[in-house]
Amino acid sequence: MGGLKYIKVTRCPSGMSLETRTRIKNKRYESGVLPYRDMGYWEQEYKIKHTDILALFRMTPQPGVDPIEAAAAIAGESSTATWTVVWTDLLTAADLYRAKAYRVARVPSSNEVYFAYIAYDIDLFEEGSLANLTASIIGNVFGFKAVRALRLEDMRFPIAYLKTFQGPATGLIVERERMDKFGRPFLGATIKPKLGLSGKNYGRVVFEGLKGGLDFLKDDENINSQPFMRYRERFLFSMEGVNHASCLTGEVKGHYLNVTGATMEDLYERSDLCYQLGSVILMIDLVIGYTAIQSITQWSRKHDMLLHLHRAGNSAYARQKDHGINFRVICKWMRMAGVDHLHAGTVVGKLEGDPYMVKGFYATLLTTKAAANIKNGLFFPQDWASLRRCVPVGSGGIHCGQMHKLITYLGDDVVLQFGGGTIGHPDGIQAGATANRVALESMILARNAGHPYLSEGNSILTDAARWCGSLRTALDVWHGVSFNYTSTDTGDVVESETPVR
Ligand SMILES: O=C(O)[C@H](O)COP(=O)(O)O
Ligand SMILES: [Mg+2]
Repeated sequence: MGGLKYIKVTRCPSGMSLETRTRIKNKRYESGVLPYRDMGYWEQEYKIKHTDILALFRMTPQPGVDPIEAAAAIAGESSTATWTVVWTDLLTAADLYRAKAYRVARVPSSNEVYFAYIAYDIDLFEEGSLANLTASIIGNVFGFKAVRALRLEDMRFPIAYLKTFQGPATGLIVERERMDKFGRPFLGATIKPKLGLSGKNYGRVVFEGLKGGLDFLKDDENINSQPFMRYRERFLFSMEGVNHASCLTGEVKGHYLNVTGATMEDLYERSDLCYQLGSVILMIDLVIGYTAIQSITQWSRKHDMLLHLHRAGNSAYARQKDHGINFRVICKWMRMAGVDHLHAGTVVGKLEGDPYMVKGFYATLLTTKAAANIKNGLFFPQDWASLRRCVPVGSGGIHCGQMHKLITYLGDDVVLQFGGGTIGHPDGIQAGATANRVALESMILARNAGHPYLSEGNSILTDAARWCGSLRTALDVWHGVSFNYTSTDTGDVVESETPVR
């Protein structure tokens, strides 16, 4: 990617003169319809306050709609405005509460898509509530007729606001201490088939995977309490597998028990059983919604349990470039909500994941202070205000033959999860788990000894396989498997600055 330049967004050169501003101020409270920009939702000279919440939208105005008016409309509809001037504005601190679009820039290589930067006063939002934040930021505004498509690309949260969220209760460092795993990625596997196993057979998969060398086994995102295996059976047999494998290996092990259910009462009942059975970790799916997630993060903190979040559902709105919510924003919200694990991409596996974008997601979950980095999609710097680090999870179509690439792209602070890549091993589940553990430890050993492990990855694995039949078989079966497709969600590359006008 060397030599390519990334967008440096500039302030729009047009804006309100003092004279226009005074005229608007006088006109502002006349009854009737005014363009949003004239209602005060566009303020080119706006001085960002360190307590402001900032949002960056990628917007496609309808043909003929002025991009600045569209940006002002987004600011208006996501804060205080409606389509006409209302006299009750006079009864509020409207100047303060109006969100301000302060910058609009054309997206590189497009004549119709723009970035709109908007600042929101902190008092527009209830403390510690994602439901309240999101009802504004991704609310009605996404259905606004004047805008053909809209995507929330990034947000910056001030320390004052972040301090009203709990963040991960356990976080990376304490998870390593509790699990007693250091200096390497955690290793896990998703049980397959996703649906249909009995409790007893399910528990056997948990046992074999953990006994073979994994740290975690995991429920899949769509297993809850179906007729073929109610949740109690799954939890009981899974925990039997965990305890048995821990005794035999002398290692701390876990299985993410998915407590997702139809109601909060179900979630609490299932979480209570996890706790009573002595599980170190439980799991929820993103589809349960922000309020339910925040409730379970509080429950997990109270019960000293790790909380794993599967991002099931995110690609329905996060993947397409022009409309929806960028996954980096979901990463921010979930770190604030306080989950300890979040699926964040593998680069090489079967699911969407441009390397630069995935790097940005991992940085969002793991840094204490992130600098802006357009290449990785981080439009704003973000100080995380001591919120603990959320462990990214790399899962979806990965196998041990990719170990050198996984470590290169994802680093050490990650859970690497191989579902098919454990349970599909021709010699069985234990053999699949052992192959992954040996591949991982050989690669870390080679890296720590100073070998260029990315370029020598295949030979490092082949050497290790001389002493490990399980790894040899796994490499023979999967070495040719790769998922090389063009990414949908990529960064914005430009040759030069592109101000609006
Ligand atoms: O939930 C997941 O991450 C996937 O189901 C993982 O399964 P795979 O490793 O077999 O792709
Ligand atoms: Mg899955």
